[in-house]
Amino acid sequence: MTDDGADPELLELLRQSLGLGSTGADAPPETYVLQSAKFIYDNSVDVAIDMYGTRAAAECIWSAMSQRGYSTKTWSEHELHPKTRDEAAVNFIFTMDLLNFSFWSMRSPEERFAVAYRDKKWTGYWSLVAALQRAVGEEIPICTPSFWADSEACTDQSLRHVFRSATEEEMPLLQERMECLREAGHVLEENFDGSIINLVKEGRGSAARLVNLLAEYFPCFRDETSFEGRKVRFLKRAQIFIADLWAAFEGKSYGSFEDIDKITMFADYRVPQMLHSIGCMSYSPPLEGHIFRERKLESGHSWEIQLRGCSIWAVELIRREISRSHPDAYVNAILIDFFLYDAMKAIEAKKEEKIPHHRTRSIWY
Ligand SMILES: Nc1nc2c(c(CN[C@H]3C=C[C@H](O)[C@@H]3O)cn2[C@@H]2O[C@H](COP(=O)(O)O)[C@@H](O)[C@H]2O)c(=O)[nH]1
Repeated sequence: MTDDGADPELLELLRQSLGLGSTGADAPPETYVLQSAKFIYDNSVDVAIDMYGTRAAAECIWSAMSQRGYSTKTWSEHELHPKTRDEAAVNFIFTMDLLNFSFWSMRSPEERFAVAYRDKKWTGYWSLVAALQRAVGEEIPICTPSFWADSEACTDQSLRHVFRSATEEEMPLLQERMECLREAGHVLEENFDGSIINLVKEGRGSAARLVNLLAEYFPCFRDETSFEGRKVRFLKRAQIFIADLWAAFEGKSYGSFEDIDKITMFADYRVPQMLHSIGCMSYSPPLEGHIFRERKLESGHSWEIQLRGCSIWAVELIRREISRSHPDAYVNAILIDFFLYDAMKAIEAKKEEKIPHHRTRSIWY
């Protein structure tokens, strides 16, 4: 969708028929995620963005980010994130974002799925990172595509060991995670000589091109659906993969992307919760009731699509507001998103959540 909502395929056809030529193989392409978000926002009736709340939040966020010195460096400061800037880090980040979805649990904090690593029990997103770090420490080739594609070596049993829990609850969607690994292993073997580095290089320094490559070649990254009769794209894990590379490598080497600012907020279940808590988004009474009662929300439901699309658009409005009120500021949707996610996790740790996050079970986020 372009800003006016035109369909990209139609636009390309028009360009060619008018002899305007296509956008050209070398021009950085569009992912159409932001256009999708605008279309969803324009057609949402159960989720609204509060302009005053967004303006106020922008000022608070910018002020807090400035005081904290929030930057790409913050990414590597996390205890479990890779500290090296080499191919092993690229492989780790790809594996992590291949599986970076759906950690929430209906169990109590004590009973929910957790990974024991470095004398701590890790939950949520960090349970995944801890499981991968633990496997690397046990010299299991968990970040190696040829292992994923080797049905003899990469058995269900071996993967259950990697993702073993410190509680009675097993990792959510464990079977789907195994399928994602095996699918990715075969796709990489068949199209990129089994190399994640080759895949990244195919992006030729464009974030959008690499996002589109992931969506094109890997069904498990193809996070898109239809809303009000139109195709809409979120591409959350494809985008966060690029963002994690950019942050981990501080914009250099494998993290260097000329169009990194085309990456949007990552439509997950944490940041919408934060956007509502800080007054940027509000919900219709039926949707708000559904969320407060912690009812499941089916993947692809209109409410779910509105939550995801409006979250992306709300972060875009926050970004624009910061740029307007602080012209010298360098900020993009990635840093705002990372900041909001970390802030939400801090609130959760203090058990001060104002509203639950929505409960959708899917491999998309
Ligand atoms: N939008 C957005 N979604 C994010 C993250 C991250 C972690 N990113 C790290 C990298 C840099 C940052 O500083 C973070 O430290 C995970 N998620 C998503 O949240 C959900 C997990 O939630 P919970 O179960 O509570 O841990 C799940 O859908 C997961 O995919 C983020 O940053 N942004």
